[in-house]
Amino acid sequence: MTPTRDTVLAALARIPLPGGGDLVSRDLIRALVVDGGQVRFVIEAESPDQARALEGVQAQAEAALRALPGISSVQVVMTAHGPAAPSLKIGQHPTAQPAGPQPIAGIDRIIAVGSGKGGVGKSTVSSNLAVALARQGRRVGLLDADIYGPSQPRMMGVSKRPVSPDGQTIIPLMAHGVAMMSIGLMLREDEAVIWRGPMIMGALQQLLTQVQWGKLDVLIIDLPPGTGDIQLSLCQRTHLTGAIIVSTPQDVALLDARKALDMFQKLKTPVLGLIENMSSYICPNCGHEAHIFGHGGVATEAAKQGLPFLGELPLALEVRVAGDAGTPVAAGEGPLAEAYGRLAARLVAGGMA
Ligand SMILES: Nc1ncnc2c1ncn2[C@@H]1O[C@H](COP(=O)(O)OP(=O)(O)OP(=O)(O)O)[C@@H](O)[C@H]1O
Repeated sequence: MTPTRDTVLAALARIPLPGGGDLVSRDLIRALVVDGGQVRFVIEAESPDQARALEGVQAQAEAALRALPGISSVQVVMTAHGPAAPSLKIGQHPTAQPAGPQPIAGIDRIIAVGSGKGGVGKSTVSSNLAVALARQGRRVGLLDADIYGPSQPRMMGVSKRPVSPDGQTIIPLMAHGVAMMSIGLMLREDEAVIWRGPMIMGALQQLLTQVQWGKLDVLIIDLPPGTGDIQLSLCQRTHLTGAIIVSTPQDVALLDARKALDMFQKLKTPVLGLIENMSSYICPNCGHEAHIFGHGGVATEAAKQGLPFLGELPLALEVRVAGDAGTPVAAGEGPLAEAYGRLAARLVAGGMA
């Protein structure tokens, strides 16, 4: 029998704490991941003293979980608030790495989602695609690499600073079945804007290699718009399965999308295909379909470039509202969730995710 989050939490709730309550009722469990038979989580004590007092509880928790049917490994890490808590500073110059794009241990595929210009819905597509893939049973990670305008914490509904159990690695947050990490969660608001190339490359390297992603079928990377340091550094140093380019149908967006295409081609990163976002608009009142930014431009461009056209996603108020509320529309039901479901199924069928 495969354990679930609920069976794990129920087992943890049976262990009494010194001073009353249990790990669950006193809200000390963080970053719980139940992945097949593997369980890992962090006990976040309120102080170093409490952490010491809870050492026995940590051992009991491990033993209780190992005794559950279907559990093959249990990893529990204790952290404490206060001066003794380790923290990981993001933002450093890159460390030496073998030449050429490197794979990341445990991650089978890495897909970068890019766009030529901002505001075409690249972050929206990344979060919804990640959620749709997770709903199809894939083990999915989402890395928000948009250093200057990280939007995944809002779109995925997470804002907590991720825990570093040892000062060396970070545990990603879980949202809607997706392991997610954003540079925005690790930085003060004013921090990144003054960084130059090497610091940005170092931060990206840390997010790729110091986050405990675990085993993933696919990691989706939400890139910043355009063709800058992050794109360059990612394509040169990380072995990517490929890139997906999001564009709206109008000519000006396509013009920029062509620049992104050109960059990926020059960097020898395979382009897996193009997606048309904000393709058509169905009036919620009368059902009339309008093409506010035109329609079909991206499919035509894909054909011209000899690249796959992966699909079109409508312009819909619910998409924006859901993104602002922290629950991507792909997590729900209805035609919009189905459109993302089809896109995810297509990537899975093609071996891309
Ligand atoms: N299909 C859609 N229907 C309605 N609103 C959408 C759609 N796609 C994106 N949006 C909205 O458009 C705005 C911009 O989207 P998003 O942040 O995903 O774009 P982006 O390309 O990642 O931009 P940037 O790179 O500048 O962050 C957001 O408010 C988002 O909710």
